Amino acid sequence: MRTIDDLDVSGKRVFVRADLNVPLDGERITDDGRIRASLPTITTLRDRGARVVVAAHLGRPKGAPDPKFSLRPVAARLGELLGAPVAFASDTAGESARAVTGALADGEVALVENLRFEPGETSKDDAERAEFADRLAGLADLYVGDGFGAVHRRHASVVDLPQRLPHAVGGLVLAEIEVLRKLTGDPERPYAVVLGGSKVSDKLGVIDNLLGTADRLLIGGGMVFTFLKAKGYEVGSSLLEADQLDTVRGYLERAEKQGVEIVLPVDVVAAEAFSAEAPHAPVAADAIPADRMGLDIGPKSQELFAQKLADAATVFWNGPMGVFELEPYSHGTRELALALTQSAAFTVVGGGDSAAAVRALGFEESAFGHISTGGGASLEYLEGKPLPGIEALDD
Ligand SMILES: Nc1ncnc2c1ncn2[C@@H]1O[C@H](COP(=O)(O)OP(=O)(O)OP(=O)(O)O)[C@@H](O)[C@H]1O
Ligand SMILES: O=C(O)[C@H](O)COP(=O)(O)O
Repeated sequence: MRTIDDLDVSGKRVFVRADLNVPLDGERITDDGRIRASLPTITTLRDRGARVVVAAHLGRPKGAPDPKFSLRPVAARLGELLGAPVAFASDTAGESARAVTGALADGEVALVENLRFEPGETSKDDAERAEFADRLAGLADLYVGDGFGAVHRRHASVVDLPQRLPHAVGGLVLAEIEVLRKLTGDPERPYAVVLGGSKVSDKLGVIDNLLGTADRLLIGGGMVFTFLKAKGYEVGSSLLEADQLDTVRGYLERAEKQGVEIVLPVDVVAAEAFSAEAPHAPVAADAIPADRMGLDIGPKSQELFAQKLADAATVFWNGPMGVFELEPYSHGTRELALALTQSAAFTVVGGGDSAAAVRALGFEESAFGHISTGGGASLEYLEGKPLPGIEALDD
């Protein structure tokens, strides 16, 4: 793969596909980790006289502009961190984007609006993606793939655009792969993987492969309830992927046959509603009341998980153990992070919210082996799957 060093960028418009999918509270960025992680590539390009056109997605808007998911606050934060103005285009590849990117001088930076405001970005239809990629290609002369958190997505800006422009891999993607490579092949054992979060349907599939590599799988967060239901327990109004129950039963059987330990919570914090103020209490995992939803792993599970991680030599963790953004449901995630900082294992935390949680709960980044910007992307890398956004950069 070509790197930025192999490109002659001076005076050229360079399209940087970054992952700036940061958590927001209204217009306030609650964690800017992914913006910071994108700075080295942007700075290198600026220093070398490039006109930098940054593009990224935010959240999951439905292929049309939605002010809730505007990247405008990200442009402001990026400018602060760079110490230089960042011009913001109010569309992604339309009139504003053409004007703003066309007006860039050498060393200047622009950010275009959320890629997912255009239906072509995430379309499964090749022609629709191609049409959008053609318009994006009109904004730049060169392409740099640096959005590690999105390299597992077969999206127009990730896969189709680099086919249209001379391209290179960015430093963030290279750095992430270098660390994650240590977890593929033959990681030091016992190797434990902790899965949580809310993108359950996205991430259940990775378990198939993890059963062949990990010694222990700890399940927390929104993942839990599909497992509990598959074991025959009721889960109230908790997050559930009802159409995945058979798949999960299959995982439980295979895990037993293959000697992989699947560790499920023995208790969960069950609340009357998705709110910090709602009445809530720990209940046994097999006794979740019908009118309650599980929003965190309970105190006994926190102890159990810490115990199961104590002797691990390698740990990969993706997905918060609970709705950590609300204090009453943050304890599971905090205790898990604490257990990792106290273990002698090589620890990797991956994912936008997982990394944000660790920082929000006051842990030092240096207490972990590596904090990756990619959640789903890291998991798919660990599965050994070819990642579309990396293949697209490989000539
Ligand atoms: N029991 C639960 N019910 C509902 N949501 C939950 C539960 N537990 C955790 N979550 C939510 O999961 C979200 C994070 O999940 P997600 O899978 O996106 O993780 P991530 O680390 O951001 O990974 P990625 O980078 O792949 O997005 C958090 O916003 C948290 O509130
Ligand atoms: O948060 C992430 O994992 C990446 O930004 C990818 O987002 P997505 O899961 O919405 O594609």
